[in-house]
Amino acid sequence: MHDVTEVNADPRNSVLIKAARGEEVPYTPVWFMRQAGRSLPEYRKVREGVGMLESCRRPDLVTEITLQPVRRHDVDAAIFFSDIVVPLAAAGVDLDIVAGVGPVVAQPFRTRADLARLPELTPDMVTDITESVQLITAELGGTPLIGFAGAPFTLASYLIEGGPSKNHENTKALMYGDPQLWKDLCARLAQISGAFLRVQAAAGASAIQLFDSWVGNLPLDDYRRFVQPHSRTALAAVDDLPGIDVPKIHFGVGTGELLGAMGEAGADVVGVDFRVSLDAARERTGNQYALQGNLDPALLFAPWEPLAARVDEIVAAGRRAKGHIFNLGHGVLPSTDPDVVTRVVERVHSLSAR
Ligand SMILES: Cc1c2[nH]c(c1CCC(=O)O)Cc1[nH]c(c(CCC(=O)O)c1C)Cc1[nH]c(c(CCC(=O)O)c1C)Cc1[nH]c(c(C)c1CCC(=O)O)C2
Repeated sequence: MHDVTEVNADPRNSVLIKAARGEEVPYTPVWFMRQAGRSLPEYRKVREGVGMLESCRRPDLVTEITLQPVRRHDVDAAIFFSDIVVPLAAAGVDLDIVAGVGPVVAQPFRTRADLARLPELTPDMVTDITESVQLITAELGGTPLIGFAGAPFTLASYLIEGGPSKNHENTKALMYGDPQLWKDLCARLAQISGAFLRVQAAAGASAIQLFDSWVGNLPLDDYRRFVQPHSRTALAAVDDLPGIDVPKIHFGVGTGELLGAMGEAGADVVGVDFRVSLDAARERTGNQYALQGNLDPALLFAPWEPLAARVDEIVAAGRRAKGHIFNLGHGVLPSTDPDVVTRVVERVHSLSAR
């Protein structure tokens, strides 16, 4: 269907980048959040004995792991192998990524004094990221690399809670209880997040995605007041790179009520989770953005017939949108059969985009 080995092809003219811009494409491009990682035996093999954070800072490993799902599944984009907390660690925050748990912060952030532990991120703190992106894009040829960062709210949640959280109670207590400290913390996080995106775009990433995974826990008014300005700053960080124009994807989980506001934060593509249909998402955002999504990752465990029917429905709904990038509604679950993922890619590619 498409040739990933085409060395001279320009990723800026790839099907995925065109779809992100709402341009005509021959078929619907597809990639998967968490396409790299534990669902792949080749990933588990190269990660043996190497900690998660360490693996994100070794350009040889980052390159290999980023390319693995592209080779195996023939997806239309690579996503940079890293984690949303990598720039925080690079800026000096004492944290770890614990297997089966997620990011854990040694000393949670709760007071104004804690801001001193969060310096701005400068490119010299992440020269390895520049190197990794350059190595990956040299290998990818015409296939685009998506760079990413965590959005200020989701990063703040990990810093304030000290780790993963169901209810985000400490985060909300700080947000509502000390709005000025919340604002100052998020302004710093927007700088860090934006700088991380900017480094990746400058080094050759063809698109970027801002993950605000947990912001669906806020009502719309509070999103607009406490979050949107900071996410806008992070997304805008890639706007003024000379000669570089990367489409911007903005995604969160359970964000059905926030989709319009997340688009307004400066996105070209709004990521939709599996709780809202693409038709509803298109209506809620006034068909102003390309959409990305939204197969339920759990459906990859269902028999092929209902799975294929749902894939077809999503591609059909995508045809009614300004543009569509097929993806899951959240990341690939670690116990997913990778052959099913490959089969979904083949199915999406077999259907025409219009
Ligand atoms: C919230 C969030 C995090 N990290 C990320 C998000 C936003 C996306 C989302 O909503 O899922 C983003 C992320 N993390 C990782 C990627 C890599 C690229 C890809 O999507 O293929 C991306 C895009 C690698 C990873 N990040 C992590 C792993 C698993 C670690 C391992 O393989 O040992 C991977 C491959 C660890 C991590 N890091 C985080 C979590 C929740 C976990 C999972 C904990 C676990 O279940 O073990 C924080």
